[in-house]
Amino acid sequence: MSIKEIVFISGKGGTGKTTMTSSFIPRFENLVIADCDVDAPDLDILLKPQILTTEDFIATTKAVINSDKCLNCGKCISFCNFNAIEAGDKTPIIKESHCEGCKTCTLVCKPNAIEIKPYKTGVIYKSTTDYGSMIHARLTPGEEVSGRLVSEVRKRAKLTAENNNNEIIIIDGPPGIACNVISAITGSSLAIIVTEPTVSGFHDLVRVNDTANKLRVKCAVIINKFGLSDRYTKEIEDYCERNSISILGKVSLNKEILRSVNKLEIPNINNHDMVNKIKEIIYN
Ligand SMILES: Nc1ncnc2c1ncn2[C@@H]1O[C@H](COP(=O)(O)OP(=O)(O)OP(=O)(O)O)[C@@H](O)[C@H]1O
Ligand code: SF4
Repeated sequence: MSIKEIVFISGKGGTGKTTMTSSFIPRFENLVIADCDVDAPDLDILLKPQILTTEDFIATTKAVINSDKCLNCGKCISFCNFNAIEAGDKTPIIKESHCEGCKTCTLVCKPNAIEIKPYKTGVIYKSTTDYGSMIHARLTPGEEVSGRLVSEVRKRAKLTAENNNNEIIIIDGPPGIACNVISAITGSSLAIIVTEPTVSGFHDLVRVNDTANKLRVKCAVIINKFGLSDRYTKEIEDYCERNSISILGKVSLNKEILRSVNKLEIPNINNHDMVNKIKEIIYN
């Protein structure tokens, strides 16, 4: 049987995507968990994983100046198209956030004082939890290549599932509709859009569903924080009906959920019907 990947996304941040993801994890068996919200991962706060391995994620290269060889002639400064090198007392200084690793500076440096070296942009963890193996990662603050890190997390989650004969991968996706979301949902069995009945919740539901449609990924919706607005609940319901999107269920805005999350515990949401609907979708 092929491995099914279920990814939770939201478009808008703060709709309760991670809270919902966590509440479904204990309802499935034989699973691997992947946290693809690598810019701001917080599923680990609720799952309390025990880290087994930590690995640097190298996605780019940067210039490094060898001070023993550098003559401080300044040629590299004027040739850098990205303004990534500025004058310094003993050698020029590479501004890592600007350097694209293009190698131009290495070509103009007579004493070969510049080397292009691999640069760490994040960390990937393999962990164990009460519910199964977990692959998670953390992007170095300020780095912009989270799509590749997301792909790496998914690749490793799939490999883990294949090695352990796991049937399901539950993915906490990133918010937004940028490349990291595309990396998180491409080729998945089902994208569950966790929305909320607000103007921005509805707006982003449409945007993220459009993105998933372009990638031919099937979507279903959970209306979280139900009770916030009748008007936007109706807008979401009408939109889902028009676009043949299954609404798995509604979860009310309630203090019990907030209390559990504040105690760093997975909230106990009555989502058994939703689980049955998910299984129906992914296995048919
Ligand atoms: N149904 C609910 N009732 C009350 N509070 C809720 C509910 N769902 C989520 N919350 C609270 O809303 C906040 C945001 O939830 P959560 O972190 O799951 O959102 P998110 O969509 O994953 O955010 P991000 O975009 O940052 O990843 C949390 O404090 C959570 O406890
Ligand atoms: S071109 Fe080479 S020698 Fe000249 S300043 Fe740059 S690194 Fe130093």
